[in-house]
Amino acid sequence: MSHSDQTSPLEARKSAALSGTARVPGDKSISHRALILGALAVGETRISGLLEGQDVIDTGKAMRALGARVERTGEFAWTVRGVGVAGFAQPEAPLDFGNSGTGCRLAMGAVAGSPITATFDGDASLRSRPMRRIVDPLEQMGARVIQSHEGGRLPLTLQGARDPLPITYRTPVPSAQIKSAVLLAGLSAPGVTTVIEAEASRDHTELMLQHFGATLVTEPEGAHGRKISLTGQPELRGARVVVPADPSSAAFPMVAALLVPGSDIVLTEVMTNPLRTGLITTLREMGGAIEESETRDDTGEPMAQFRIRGSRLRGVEVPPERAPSMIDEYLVLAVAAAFAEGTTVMRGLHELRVKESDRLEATADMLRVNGVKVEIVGDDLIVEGKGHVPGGGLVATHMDHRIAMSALVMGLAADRPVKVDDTAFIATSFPDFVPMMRRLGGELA
Ligand SMILES: O=C(O)C1=C[C@@H](OP(=O)(O)O)[C@@H](O)[C@H](O)C1
Ligand SMILES: C=C(OP(=O)(O)O)C(=O)O
Repeated sequence: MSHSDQTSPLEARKSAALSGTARVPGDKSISHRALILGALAVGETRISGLLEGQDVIDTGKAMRALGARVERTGEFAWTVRGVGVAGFAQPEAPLDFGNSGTGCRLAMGAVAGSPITATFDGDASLRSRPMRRIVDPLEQMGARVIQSHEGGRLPLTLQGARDPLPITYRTPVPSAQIKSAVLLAGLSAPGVTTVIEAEASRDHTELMLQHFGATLVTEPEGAHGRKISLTGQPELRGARVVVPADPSSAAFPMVAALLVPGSDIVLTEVMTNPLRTGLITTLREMGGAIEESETRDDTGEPMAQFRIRGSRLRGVEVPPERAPSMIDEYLVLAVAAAFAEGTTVMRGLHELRVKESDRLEATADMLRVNGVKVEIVGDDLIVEGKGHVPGGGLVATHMDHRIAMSALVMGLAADRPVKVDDTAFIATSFPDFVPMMRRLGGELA
C-alpha cells in the first residue's frame, strides 16, 4: 500500500447522541474468498456488495496476475472469469498483498495446488507475520518454499505442487486462514483432504466451496471443534455471490452507539454467521441494548438488521472458547470494557499477538494512554471499567486499521478527545468509516 509513507492523524471528541441508519461495507472474509474461488472456477462469477477496501483490491490484483479476468462492473459489483482448479498462470512479478494476512495466506493455498512458482510479499506489518503455519501443511501436500525471509516470513517464493497429495491436517491454532489454505490446495489433490480444528473457526470457505459446486462434509470434533473433509479435483463453476455487511466493521458503530449516551442507530444487512457473532453475545451479556430483526438467510450466509441504543455496560468474563468467533473484535470490546462498571476479563488471546500488530500490547497501550487501568496476564487481558474514560491520549496505530477505529470510537465518548497518529490503514477494511461515523453524529476532526 502506498499510504505507508503519508500519515493522517485524526481526533475524536465527545459527541452528542448518535442516530441514523447505516450499512457498513461488505464482509472482508467473504470478499477475499469470492475473488479467489471465482479465479479457481470455470466460467463467470458475479459478485455484488464486494468490499472495495485495499486488502480485497490487492487480492483482486493478485488473481489477475495469476491469469483470472477480474473486472469492476459497477459500485461494489465485480465479475471474475476463472482459470479452473490448478489452472493458475505463472505470475510475472511478485504478488503484493499489502497489509492483508487473509489475501496472502489463502492465495498461498491456491498457488500450492498449481504447477507454478510465485513470490508473495506485503507491507512491513505483513512481512512481520508468521507464514510457517501456512507453508508447513502446504509442504506436506508437495509445495516447496524456494526462498523466504528469516523465520519463513515474507517475501517468500512458493513452488506449487505438480501432483498435490491430499492430507489430514490438525490446525495447531484455531485459524480460518490455515484451514482455508489447506482446503484451497486440496482442491487440486486427488482424494479427500481433511482439516481438523479443535475450535471451530469461521466457515466461509467451506460454505462458498459448496456454493461453487465442491463436495465437502463437516462433522463435529470434540466439544468445540470440527472436522472438514473436501473431495479433491471438483469442477468449480462460477457462481453469484452476494456479500453481506461485515460484522467486524459493524462492531465499531455498534460499540460507539452503546457508549454515547442517548444514541439510537440501526445497522442493516449485517452478516450473522454464528462463527462471527461472539462480540454481539458479549455486548449483550454486558447489558448492551442490541435488538435483531429482519433476519434473512437467502444468499448463503445469514444476515440481520440491528438496532443499538446507548446503554450502561457492566464488566464480564469472556471465555477463551469464544475467541475464534470474535478474534478481530477484542480491541473494540476492550474499549467498551473501559466504559463499563467493573472488571472485564478476556481470556485466551494469544492469537492477537500475530495480527497486523501485537494487538494484545497495542490494546493495553491504547487504553493506558487514555487513563484506563489494564493488565496483561499470560494470554488474558484484564480491563478495569470505571463507567467513564478520561481520554486525552495519543494512540499509536502500528499499521493496524482496527487500533485506529477502536481508539476513535473511544474518543466519541471519553471525557477528553482521543487522537490517533495515523488513520490511513482504515482504508484496508472500512474505507468510509470516517464519513459514516460523522453521518451518525460522531465528532471526528
Ligand atoms: O479467514 C479469514 O478471513 C480471517 C481469519 C482470521 O485470521 P486467523 O485465521 O489468522 O485467525 C481473522 O483474524 C482475519 O481477519 C480474517
Ligand atoms: C486480522 C485481520 O486481517 P488479516 O489477517 O487479513 O490481515 C483483521 O482484519 O483484523
